[in-house]
Amino acid sequence: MATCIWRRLLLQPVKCRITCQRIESIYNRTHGFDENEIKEKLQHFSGGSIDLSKGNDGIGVLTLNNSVHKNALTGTMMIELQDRVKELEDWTEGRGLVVHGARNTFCSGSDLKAIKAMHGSEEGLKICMFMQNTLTRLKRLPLISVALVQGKALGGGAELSTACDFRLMTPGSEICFVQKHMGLVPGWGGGARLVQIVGGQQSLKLLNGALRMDPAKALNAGLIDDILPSDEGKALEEAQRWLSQYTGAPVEVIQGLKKVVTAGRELPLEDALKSEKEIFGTLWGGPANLQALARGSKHK
Ligand SMILES: CCCC(=O)SCCNC(=O)CCNC(=O)[C@H](O)C(C)(C)COP(=O)(O)OP(=O)(O)OC[C@H]1O[C@@H](n2cnc3c(N)ncnc32)[C@H](O)[C@@H]1OP(=O)(O)O
Repeated sequence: MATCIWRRLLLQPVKCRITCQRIESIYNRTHGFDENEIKEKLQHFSGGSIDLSKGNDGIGVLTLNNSVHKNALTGTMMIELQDRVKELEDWTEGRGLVVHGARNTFCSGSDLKAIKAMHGSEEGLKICMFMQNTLTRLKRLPLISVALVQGKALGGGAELSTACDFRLMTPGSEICFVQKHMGLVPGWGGGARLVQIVGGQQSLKLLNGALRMDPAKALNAGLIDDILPSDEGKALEEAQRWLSQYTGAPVEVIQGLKKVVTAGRELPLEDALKSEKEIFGTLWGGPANLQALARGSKHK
């Protein structure tokens, strides 16, 4: 009985988060995690930017911009990434998002300068918590996200790609979890997400072998969803076109569908079912539903 009450209490915030779109972080002060303290440290590792453009069509483009360092994530970029994700959480018109890197490459992971400077200190663990918070919120956004991998996605860059709903690669690109070569394991939640995407067996191969996944291998392993024809210039346009097959419906329907999937991904079955019912209730008899009924559409 007591276990049951605890279970309900523990699950309540997660369910509410998914249904009501109120996003909470995995780690907070109750876990001894002081976000402001780590942000202050991250400020010392500056450079690059994370840019967001939000289209009138409800499709956003998030660009990692640190091309001189192959779009490595500096401390200030980590902070900006969190700010942009918060902005996207508040974007009521958002249906889709393409995450990509500037200048034909995705992301070479964490800034090695920062890793070296914080080597051996507790700060590495705090960055891990900060990035898990941000990437979990990215994955839970009530819109359909796709990582466009051009060039390399290495280490933390490969982990970032798993925080999107879909992954696309262009010819000549590569995804590689190089963490083992750094004497590490994934720390930004990429290990757990990888298992959800490709399963345990494939994850062991990808992580323990630090396999270099070219587009064909990645598609075969189920790591990515498609290979785009262009490697430069046109790839972003192609990714947006690819995404449009999953974003073409009234915004409340697209967001509702994503929330149903997030609940299914994250909650035990009974709680996911209850969450689905609540989301269904927000659409039943709503404008999109009434218009569809008035059209009398057939699904031949
Ligand atoms: C939990 C987080 C785990 C992590 O993310 S650990 C980091 C994992 N990533 C890495 O180890 C990437 C190391 N870099 C590389 O392997 C290569 O630079 C890479 C990405 C294959 C590109 O090779 P090339 O095309 O030959 O270019 P390059 O080596 O001359 O690099 C151009 C400039 O970019 C720099 N760079 C690349 N990756 C970086 C990084 N992660 N942090 C900081 N700087 C980085 C590189 O040092 C070089 O700068 P510079 O021209 O020498 O000043």
